[in-house]
Amino acid sequence: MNNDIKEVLYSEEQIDHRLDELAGVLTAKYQDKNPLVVSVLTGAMIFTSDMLKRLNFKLNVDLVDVSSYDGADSTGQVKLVSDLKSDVNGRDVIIMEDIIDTGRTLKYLVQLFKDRGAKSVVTCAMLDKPDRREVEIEGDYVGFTTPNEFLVGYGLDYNNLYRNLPYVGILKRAVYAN
Ligand SMILES: O=P(O)(O)OC[C@H]1O[C@H](OP(=O)(O)OP(=O)(O)O)[C@H](O)[C@@H]1O
Ligand code: HPA
Repeated sequence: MNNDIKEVLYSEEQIDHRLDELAGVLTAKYQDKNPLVVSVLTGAMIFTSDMLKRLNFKLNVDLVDVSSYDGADSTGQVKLVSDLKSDVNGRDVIIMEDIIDTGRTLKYLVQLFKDRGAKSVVTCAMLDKPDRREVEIEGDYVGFTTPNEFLVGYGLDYNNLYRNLPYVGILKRAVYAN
């Protein structure tokens, strides 16, 4: 385990198992549809690619890059860094997120895609940290409900580090508190 990690919260095996379950539910729901799967960069990259291999229905993929954190702190401002290539008008959209924390990122994206005329927008998040919620939004499909700790690994970062850890871990407070 990386020295900066206090505890492994979800192991590779636990994540694999939960992704099988989540993908099964989505596959049943979207069997006769052709949704656009939108991955929210950068954090959701690993979750999305691991889920995509398990989703057994016709789909398209696109990427959106939004950012709102400075280190471990939410700036409160969601910035659209890079937009989709696709038109979401009339489409069923599945947003893939790594984590719902304050909820601002997901709320912003759901509203953006609805404003652009999406037929439906659902959210699929690997992690949900409900104790930190600041705006009203719920994940439609959630992998794990987490404690109120700063998490890294499996795509999640602190200052763009630790994304490559194969598990989700709790970052030692000493690393980010000063
Ligand atoms: O619910 P919220 O408080 O909005 O937090 C969740 C968002 O924060 C992180 O992204 P970040 O802005 O750090 O960008 P990144 O994905 O590039 O790391 C994470 O990947 C989510 O997208
Ligand atoms: O716990 C977290 N870890 C990494 N990035 C995040 N963005 C929101 N919450 C988190």
